[in-house]
Amino acid sequence: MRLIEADATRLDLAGLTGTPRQVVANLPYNVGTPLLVGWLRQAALWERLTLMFQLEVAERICAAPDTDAYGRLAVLAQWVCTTDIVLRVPPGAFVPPPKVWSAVVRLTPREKQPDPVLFGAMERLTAAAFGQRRKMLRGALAGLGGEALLERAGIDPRRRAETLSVAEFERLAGCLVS
Ligand SMILES: C[S@@+](CC[C@H](N)C(=O)[O-])C[C@H]1O[C@@H](n2cnc3c(N)ncnc32)[C@H](O)[C@@H]1O
Repeated sequence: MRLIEADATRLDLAGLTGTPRQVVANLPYNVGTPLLVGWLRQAALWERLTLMFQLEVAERICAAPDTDAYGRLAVLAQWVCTTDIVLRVPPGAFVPPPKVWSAVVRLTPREKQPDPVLFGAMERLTAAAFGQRRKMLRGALAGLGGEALLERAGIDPRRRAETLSVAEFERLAGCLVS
């Protein structure tokens, strides 16, 4: 075992070891989401990520469309990985007990991964779409092509972000880069 004292947000984690690589971590809650998004950007590098988050974040990662928890994190994570909550952990499991429940999420990268340009397009798309999630997509995506983009992807411009499946977001991201 090698102990590395470093800031995880600045560390080249994949550079530390060869394949197959797994990340197993009880993440600090304040940087859990940015760390996960960074690892999803290079999902092909990992065999699996097994990560503990606060339960609310775990539910957002694994959420289905048409639910309050469904958003940018669900689309990004489920686009490049299969995701499952494998364990819910009560506050009393820790000393001192935190105020919230925690959960372990297993993310298994899919065989086919998007290139960095497409991933970047998806990040911009989901940030805009869910940044104004109560708005119709033609308004929320106005800065990215709005109605014309949605029509090219065959998506009704009056729909709202939370009604779109991951596959529909993938179609939109493809139109954004083409
Ligand atoms: C939820 S605790 C988990 C601690 C330990 N791994 C365990 O499971 O008991 C998260 C740990 O990450 C550390 N931490 C916070 N921000 C960090 C960062 N940017 N880079 C590396 N470690 C960080 C915290 O100090 C804390 O010890």
